[in-house]
Amino acid sequence: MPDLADALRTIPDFPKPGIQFKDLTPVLADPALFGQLLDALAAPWADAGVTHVVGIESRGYWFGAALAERLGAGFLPARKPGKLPAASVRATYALEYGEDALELHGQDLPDGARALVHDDVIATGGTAAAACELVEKAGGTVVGISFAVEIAFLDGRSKLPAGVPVEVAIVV
Ligand SMILES: O=P(O)(O)OC[C@H]1O[C@H](OP(=O)(O)OP(=O)(O)O)[C@H](O)[C@@H]1O
Ligand SMILES: Nc1ncnc2[nH]cnc12
Repeated sequence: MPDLADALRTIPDFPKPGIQFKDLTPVLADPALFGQLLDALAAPWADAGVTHVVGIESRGYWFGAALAERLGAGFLPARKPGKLPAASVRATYALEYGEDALELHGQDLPDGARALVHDDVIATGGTAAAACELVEKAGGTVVGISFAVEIAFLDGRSKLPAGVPVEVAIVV
């Protein structure tokens, strides 16, 4: 079976000097690897009662919407500022290489929603922490956080809400 970790491509000095960029596009491009990664992402949450997956713009959409479908859950996009058309909740955060904000259509997260936050990569953890804040602001509960790749030395987990389960398919 092709190996997921081997398919991950590392691009040095992208998008800035000193960043080792973890590129998942080879996984997306290969149907067997794509399915293998979705299996790995979905398995830990099969019995978690997830009602909605919140995927983070933009690479969190690559696997997030498909993951939602596999879990029988809805999908909500957390978008960069000014992209969502309806009333939104907002959270700001710092990146490994910059600063940004995320917004969410809070009205689409019903009372009692059990949200799984998903992104492709956790680096410093600020992006995913902001997405968790969005879910809480919208009145939902974060029941888990899911990543395709964790860059372990950056210790992004320390920024995530305490006590919320985190599952990762590939740790580098
Ligand atoms: O853990 P952090 O240090 O917060 O970084 C992780 C985030 O950085 C990347 O997104 P980016 O902002 O580059 O946007 P993109 O998905 O549109 O490429 C990645 O897709 C995560 O969302
Ligand atoms: N090193 C990295 N590779 C891919 N995505 C990232 N997002 C933040 N840091 C990253």
